[in-house]
Amino acid sequence: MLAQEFIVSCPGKVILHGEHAVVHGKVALAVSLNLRSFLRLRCSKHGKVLLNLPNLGTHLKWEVATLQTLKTAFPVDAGDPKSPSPEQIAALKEFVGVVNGSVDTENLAVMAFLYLYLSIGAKYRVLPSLEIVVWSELPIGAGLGSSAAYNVSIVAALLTACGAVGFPAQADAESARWAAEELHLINTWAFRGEKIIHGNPSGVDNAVGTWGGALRYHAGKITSLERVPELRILLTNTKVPRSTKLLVAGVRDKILKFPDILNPVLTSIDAISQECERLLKEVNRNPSVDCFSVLEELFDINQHHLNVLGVGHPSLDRLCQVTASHGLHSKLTGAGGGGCGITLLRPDVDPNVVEAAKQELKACGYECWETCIGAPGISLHMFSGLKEEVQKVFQRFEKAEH
Ligand SMILES: Nc1ncnc2c1ncn2[C@@H]1O[C@H](COP(=O)(O)OP(=O)(O)OP(=O)(O)O)[C@@H](O)[C@H]1O
Ligand SMILES: C[C@@](O)(CCO)CC(=O)[O-]
Ligand SMILES: [Mg+2]
Repeated sequence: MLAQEFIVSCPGKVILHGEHAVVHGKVALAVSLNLRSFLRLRCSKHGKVLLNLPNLGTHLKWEVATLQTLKTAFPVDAGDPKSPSPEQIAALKEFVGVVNGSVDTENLAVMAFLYLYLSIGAKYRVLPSLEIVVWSELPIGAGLGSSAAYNVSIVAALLTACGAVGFPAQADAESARWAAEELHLINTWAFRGEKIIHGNPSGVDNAVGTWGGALRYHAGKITSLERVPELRILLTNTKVPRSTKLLVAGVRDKILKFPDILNPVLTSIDAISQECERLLKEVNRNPSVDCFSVLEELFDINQHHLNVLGVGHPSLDRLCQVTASHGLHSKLTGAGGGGCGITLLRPDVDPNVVEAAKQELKACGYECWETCIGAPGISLHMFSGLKEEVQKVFQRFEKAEH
């Protein structure tokens, strides 16, 4: 029997090397973050679907019967489409009221949810009546994989509610994970949701959200990096908003315009990822090897390359300059154009240096925090298994809802 209520959580990610190049078939190295998105699903009998997205201030309610009017675009015998079709996107845009032009943050989130609800519903022949709340600790649209955490959470919850994946047996523990083949199914559907939000995603973000840990991602092939040596990272959010979809499209246009100039840059980024992977393996084998000077240089070179691809931003230049003035090395992470940057911290870095850099970054109006990497991927929790601060957040929504 399915639980009537459960919570899933999914980590955000940091790309060490390979963002953008990975969309064009190059290697990326990415790690999960200790910041997560949480989704609470409640099954109900009221014949409605409620979608509550407190990070966006969005509260929506539909009759299941109203959603069924979209069934021409989501026929039950459609097989297993790999991508949202142009007809489905057009039907969803019309349904949420997008006329022409670009789709805003809220409509992207709603379209991704409806796409997944209707496609998974068509595939498993059930459109359940339910209430969903998605709340994230991650900054939204800042390069830390919030869209992937959103899509992976929705998919895991819907597939569990439909019975397409099992209810993890050890669900009474603090958290539980699905079996490998179920995670594969979750990842496959989440990638389709990412296509609604990103246009042309590589799949690296949803892979990290699903599997967690540290991954090498290359043309859809996911390999675990096993242990990553003590990597300390300072994350800085410039708070400059940007859209991954537009940045990815901009890079594609630039490559089409200047193939001979930009393809070698992608090849060089690929070599950086591979060199970084080699160094991380070497440190794993022999922790006394000092690879940090080279890792720092790789950060610097890649940041220059990303600027050449056109995904830099003055706020990121400032971040790099400030940290460099303290002897630290940074690069953007994710799609760039603002959003977040990462700064590599050597294991022996003087804490006063880190503190001074943080203060100066904060004085620029940025937010920064030290992170732990390698958190577990998509997990299922019962309410009592959630950390207290997250329980409180859900309790607050509950009060606001009534
Ligand atoms: N908690 C959430 N609630 C509602 N919508 C969300 C949430 N998290 C992400 N989204 C959706 O994802 C979009 C942001 O995705 P986008 O890919 O642009 O940024 P990102 O995933 O944070 O960064 P990157 O892809 O560079 O890692 C938002 O516009 C919104 O539609
Ligand atoms: C910019 C990009 O490479 C990473 C976004 O986190 C896009 C993608 O891989 O889908
Ligand atoms: Mg994203």
